[in-house]
Amino acid sequence: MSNQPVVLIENLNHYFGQGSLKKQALFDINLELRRGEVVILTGPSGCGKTTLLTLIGSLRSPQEGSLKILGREMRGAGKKQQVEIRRQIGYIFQAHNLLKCLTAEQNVRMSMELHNGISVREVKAKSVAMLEAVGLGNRVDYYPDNLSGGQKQRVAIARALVSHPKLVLADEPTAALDSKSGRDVVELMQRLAKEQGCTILMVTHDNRILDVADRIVSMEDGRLIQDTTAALASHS
Ligand SMILES: Nc1ncnc2c1ncn2[C@@H]1O[C@H](COP(=O)(O)OP(=O)(O)OP(=O)(O)O)[C@@H](O)[C@H]1O
Repeated sequence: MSNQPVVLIENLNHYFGQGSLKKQALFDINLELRRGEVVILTGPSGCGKTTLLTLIGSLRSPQEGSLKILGREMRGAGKKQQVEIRRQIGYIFQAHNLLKCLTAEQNVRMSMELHNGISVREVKAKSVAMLEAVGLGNRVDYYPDNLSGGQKQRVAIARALVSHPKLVLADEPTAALDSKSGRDVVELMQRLAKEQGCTILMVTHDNRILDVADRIVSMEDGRLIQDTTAALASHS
């Protein structure tokens, strides 16, 4: 069970539009993500990275081929199964998507209230502990407007990781940050992922952070063109 890949994609194709407007966005994707790996997905604008990320995140339905998340086939899965899988995934997006009317702690707590069986007090304690882990123990009661870009992104990381997901998907998590804050944010993600044993798949154009990855997967025109372990990449 523990050797089962977190994500297993086989011969995946994806199309947008219909009839004469139908356009293929992904071509024969094969990809396996293993437990605890930090994988960076890179490639030029429009090559299909976000499409692939949203398919893996169960935010759209696979049309052709096979996509298994945590051992479960998502092609043909119903809404209920999609929602169940989404609960096991942490999402971090470029625009952090914090709710302005909630404090840092409430934003983090919100993601956990979807899960049953824990008391409010427990949920609150976990949120505060997670904010401490991302270095925001002294900003727990701050509203997003009073936090810097890097701090907001760290709240988003705390929110994504607080329920210990097995998989974290991040779309350009450093895009809105200066290089120092961007670096801090990805190093933090990498450290927490290693501590929690979760897999991270991160889309980025930011060449300065490629070294945090265990593997770099490159896409072009809807196809995976390269899959390199970071150790090999640094020698090439
Ligand atoms: N909802 C949609 N309807 C039609 N075409 C789409 C849709 N979403 C994406 N596409 C097309 O699919 C292709 C892949 O887009 P995608 O957003 O996955 O690329 P990307 O690599 O994430 O780009 P970027 O780095 O600019 O975000 C593009 O040609 C895009 O125009």
